Amino acid sequence: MNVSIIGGGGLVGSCAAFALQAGGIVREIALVDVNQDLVEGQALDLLHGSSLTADQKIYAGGTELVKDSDVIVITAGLRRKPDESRLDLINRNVELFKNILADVKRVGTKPGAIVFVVSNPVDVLTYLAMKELGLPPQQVIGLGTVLDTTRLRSMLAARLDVPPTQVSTLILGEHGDSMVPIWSAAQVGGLPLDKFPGANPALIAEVEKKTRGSGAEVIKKKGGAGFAVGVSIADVVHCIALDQRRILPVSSLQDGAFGLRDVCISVPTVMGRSGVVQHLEIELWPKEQMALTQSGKVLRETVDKVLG
Ligand SMILES: NC(=O)C1=CN([C@@H]2O[C@H](COP(=O)(O)OP(=O)(O)OC[C@H]3O[C@@H](n4cnc5c(N)ncnc54)[C@H](O)[C@@H]3O)[C@@H](O)[C@H]2O)C=CC1
Ligand SMILES: CC(=O)C(=O)O
Repeated sequence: MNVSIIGGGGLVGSCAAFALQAGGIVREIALVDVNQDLVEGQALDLLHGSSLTADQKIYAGGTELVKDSDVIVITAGLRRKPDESRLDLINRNVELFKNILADVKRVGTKPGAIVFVVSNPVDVLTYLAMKELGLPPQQVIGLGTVLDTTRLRSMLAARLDVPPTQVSTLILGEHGDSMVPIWSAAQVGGLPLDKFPGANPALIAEVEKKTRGSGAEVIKKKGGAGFAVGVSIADVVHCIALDQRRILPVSSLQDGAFGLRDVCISVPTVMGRSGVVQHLEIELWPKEQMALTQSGKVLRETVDKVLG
């Protein structure tokens, strides 16, 4: 499995590369960035530790590297400011992103390669990538609400004082202001969250609020998210590499699940070596379904406004 990261010199790209190196599953990690010195420095820094990790090849170079990749991760782009929504970024990131897609198209991709968008606003840019690259929709995904979901699980675990891997909660919808926590399906160690000792509506509301604001909080305090998004990206890449068929809330083109159509948004998605294997639909609480419908509408309207 050969993975390239466009934007690999930046915070998100380099943290993803480090998580992939530590994971030891992928064989080659190629970093691509317009900032040559920075990306060469990141690749060197990773390479220097490689005798202590796994037998991987790690290197930097230009966009031509993506033609040999099984997964092309795109993290290139501008960061939002703390007071800016992810959708506000669209005006600043669309042109830059279109140029990257044109470069990828010019170089060409391997048959079956997966394009994995992380740059924000991720759902809109995933849709743009799917349209511009002309790849089958199952091969184009976005990180979607994978990061929001791990933030929610991790912070809930800390508040309940339980191991984070025992918390099973999910966020669907937009990676943005209209994200939808699915409390109807929340469990801790297989037990319903609402019956779990210590869990109560006030605590749940507090963790939800913190999760919604956590991207902005991290940007304010350290400039941008790195570690959590890095491990989130690696988790999705590993699921693809090992054809694990795990259910992940990645963003992808919808064709009817939860009533969502012609929009890239997060729903429970079975992911494997070929990309999206299946979207799974479950019955939600009516208020969750309404919020998910609204989230799809927000994204559809943005796509119409920006892409025409
Ligand atoms: N989907 C998600 O959950 C998350 C998405 N993000 C998004 O990821 C993106 C990157 O964030 P950071 O890494 O913090 O920013 P950064 O500024 O640290 O890195 C961006 C990198 O992209 C490079 N770049 C710019 N134009 C390029 C081009 N045409 N080709 C190749 N490389 C290019 C820059 O040189 C820079 O190294 C932002 O859009 C941010 O909003 C960040 C965190 C979470
Ligand atoms: C930047 C961003 O999207 C986040 O940290 O959630």
